[in-house]
Amino acid sequence: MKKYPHCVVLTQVGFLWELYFQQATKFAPLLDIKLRKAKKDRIPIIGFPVHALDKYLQILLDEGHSVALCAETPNKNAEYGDLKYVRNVTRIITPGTLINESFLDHNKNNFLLAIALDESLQSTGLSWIDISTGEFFMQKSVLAALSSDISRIRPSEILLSDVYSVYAEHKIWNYIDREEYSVSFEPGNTFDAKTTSWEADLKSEGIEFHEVFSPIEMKASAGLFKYIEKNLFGRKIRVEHPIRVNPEDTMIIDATALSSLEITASMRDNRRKGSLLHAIQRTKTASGSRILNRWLRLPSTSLDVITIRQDLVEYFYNNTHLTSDIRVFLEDCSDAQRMTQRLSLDYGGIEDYIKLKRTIKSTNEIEKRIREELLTTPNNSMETIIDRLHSQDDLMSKIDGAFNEEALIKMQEANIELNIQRKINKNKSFPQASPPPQDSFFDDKNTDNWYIKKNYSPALKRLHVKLDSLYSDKVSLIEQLKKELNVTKILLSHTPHGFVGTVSCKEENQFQKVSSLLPFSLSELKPTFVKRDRRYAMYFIPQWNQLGGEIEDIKTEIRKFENRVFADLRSKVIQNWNLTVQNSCIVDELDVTSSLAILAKEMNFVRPSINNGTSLKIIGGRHPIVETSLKEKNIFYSKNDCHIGGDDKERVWLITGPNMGGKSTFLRQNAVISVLAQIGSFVPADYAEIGIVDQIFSRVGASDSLFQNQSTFMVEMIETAHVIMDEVGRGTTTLDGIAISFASLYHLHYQNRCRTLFATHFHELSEMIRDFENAACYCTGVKSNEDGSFHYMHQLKKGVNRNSCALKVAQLAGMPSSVLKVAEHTLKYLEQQYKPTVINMDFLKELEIDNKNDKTDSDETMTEKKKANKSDKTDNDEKVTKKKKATAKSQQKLADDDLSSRSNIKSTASSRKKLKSLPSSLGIAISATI
Ligand SMILES: Nc1ncnc2c1ncn2[C@@H]1O[C@H](COP(=O)(O)OP(=O)(O)OP(=O)(O)O)[C@@H](O)[C@H]1O
Repeated sequence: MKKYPHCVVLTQVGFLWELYFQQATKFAPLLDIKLRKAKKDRIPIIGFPVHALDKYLQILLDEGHSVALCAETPNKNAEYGDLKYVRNVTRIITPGTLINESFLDHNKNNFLLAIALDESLQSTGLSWIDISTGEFFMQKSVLAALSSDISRIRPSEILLSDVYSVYAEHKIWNYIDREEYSVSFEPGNTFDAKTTSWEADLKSEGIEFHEVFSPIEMKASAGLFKYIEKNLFGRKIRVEHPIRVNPEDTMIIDATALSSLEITASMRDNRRKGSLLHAIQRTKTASGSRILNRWLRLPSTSLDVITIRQDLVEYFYNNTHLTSDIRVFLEDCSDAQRMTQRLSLDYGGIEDYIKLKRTIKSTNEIEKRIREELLTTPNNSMETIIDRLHSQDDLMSKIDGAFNEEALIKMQEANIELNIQRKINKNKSFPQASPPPQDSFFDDKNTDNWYIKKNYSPALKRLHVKLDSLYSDKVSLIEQLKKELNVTKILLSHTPHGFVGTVSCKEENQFQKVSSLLPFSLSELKPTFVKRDRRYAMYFIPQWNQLGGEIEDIKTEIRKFENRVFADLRSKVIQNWNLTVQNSCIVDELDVTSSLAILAKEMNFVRPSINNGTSLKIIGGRHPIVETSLKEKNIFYSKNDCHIGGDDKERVWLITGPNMGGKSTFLRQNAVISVLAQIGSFVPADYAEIGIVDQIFSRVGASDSLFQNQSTFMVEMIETAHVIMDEVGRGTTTLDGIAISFASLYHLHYQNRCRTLFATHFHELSEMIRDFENAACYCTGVKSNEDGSFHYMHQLKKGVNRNSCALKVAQLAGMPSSVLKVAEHTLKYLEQQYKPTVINMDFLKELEIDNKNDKTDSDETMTEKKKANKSDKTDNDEKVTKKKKATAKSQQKLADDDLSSRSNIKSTASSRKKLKSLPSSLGIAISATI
């Protein structure tokens, strides 16, 4: 505990894990374990069974603790009088260093992220890894983008140099939410290591680097690997070739947009249900789900990548028989990457080997079936991906030749039995005495569970023949003893007391007779009758002592043999690591694309046309989450068109309409359609043409949840009606709100020049932006029914809607009628007072905003970025550095431009293309205000 002061130390003592001293006292309530005191010295102790380790680990990790495991191992060099076991800390477990723990979520990556900071350039180096799979990434970014970078990676643990741990005022803490993320520290100098272990390992395997990583990225990776090495106590993890995440190649969705678009978690409760991921996921494999999750966080901006994925989706979409066959094969594919990592770290078992074998077999079936289809329906993209599969038949037949699958089934059945037994025992209020030995327990052939096939080799076969013959001798001995002792049943077994015979006696005199016939009885278990069902006694029997010893010797031989086969297969799996990872990535891609084809069929999606232009044309668009939730209630979804960007087209849409009118849904649906299109999916629309979007910034009401069918305002009104009067009409006063909204629109239009959808209740803005070229106003509305009720018109039409219908929504939400009456009255009065102002934009001249200058400035950044873009990735260091500087500069500028700190309406976007009327502007900005 002194050596690992930052850890909770768990010590293994036989079948228990224990905590001592102040840690026992401190954690007893959290772990809900009764504190006891050691008999001799009254030391506080708590403990739990070894099999319950994962349950308690999860509790400790969730509370942000690191755990040091002090495991018990046999003392191999023990001589007479020495301790039989030794205990050493063998691993430190933290949230980011999980390997085989049962609570590891299979649908998500478990990333450990190290961050290095260059104070002078304000740049960051990010290096992150999922130890359970070996996937490894690097990125260079800027400090201002750190919180967005972190939320896209969504690490389970963040690692920093310990210089920041004592420096609470450091600006890095503005970007890291310590409430949300578990943060650990490594000594600062480990980040400065000249060489990193991953580099050396990959080079030693002859893996070449195609990327040149910047010093700041290398620093982060040095800290990362030192930390892993330290926590795993030298165990070697397998690492993939690091992938550089280049902001240029992926759509940037900032932290708030990620959350407000509910990409992977709903805003209401931060859970998967209600998110886009939940609505579209049809994957069959755990690794496929992880890939889909990653694609959604980092949609591609490469036309080639998107087109290939779309081709695959379309192929599966058109060839339905093929798709259903592939989905059946996918069911037999297991998480090969996590399995191989477990096996290479020696945490795996027979189950992993057998699943790996089945995965290879299914991969072969998938390849065969697709090749068959390609003969009649050729397709380049599908052929290219299938050609990338490598044969692993050699590994498959090695595993097949060695492992006995029946042993696995037997093991699984025994585990189920054990768990049932544990549950029964847990529910018993008093601990029960162990029952008398059962027949089946001593049925040796059934009890033995050999993992390696008996005919694996002649040597192993000989050992098993010998064992079988000894078992026959045992049967004869039992028969002989039964006759001699005149009993119907005698069990010969190997217990902690040694080799013993157990006799069940029905009568006292029979027991006396047996006792006199046998040489001597066990001192501890003196043969006595235990009333009712406990009528048995144990004895030493010399013949059995001899035979039992011989049986144990042969069993030990077989076990040693099996261990050698395991070690041999393990090294084979390690040698095959790269092929397994490559094949598994291809299978994952087939899983995701076939699942997207199924989705497209189910939800009537179409293939969007993607290009490098700046137009976003969506005809008959829908929001997949809202549509699904409405369908469950048999409510019809009103489709909407959106056409912004491109030459001579409207670029800013100002959308007004009543509360609950569908403004936010419309904004989000267009962003979601762009995201879906750029992961390669079909989209919920009748037709879609999408100029690649490089960034999405979105601000939609805070506690809104689309799935719950409640609009921003509705949520606020419900809070008002039932709970608190907090933040209603949040943000600011009307005039402040209008000023900030206008400034934002002005900035978006003249500076960012990105495609913008802007929803607002400040209809005054429609007059104020009249002079903006390429800006247009659209609105949703309500229609009153004859009986005084009303219904929403969710379909957008051109124009401005000045009626927010807020009072109707408040009524629906259950606001007391007395309050509503006063509100209605007040509203009428205010409307009479209100005089629309004609705003002359000349007042802005006083500010001397020079759009031309801004334009040149922004163009300059972009020109630099474009220049940097040209630099070949493998080119010399100078070019790479320039590119990075340009990226950093443009990102910094974006961050500076972000109006987020000043209002609830903000938006910005970067640029990519050289169009005259829309200089390099690309991206969707979505804003909403109330
Ligand atoms: N196109 C549509 N078709 C059918 N129903 C829709 C459509 N758009 C939105 N809705 C329904 O209306 C509800 C409210 O939509 P939304 O939150 O987008 O309104 P809003 O105009 O942004 O409201 P507020 O101004 O109060 O924030 C949604 O939860 C959904 O049930």
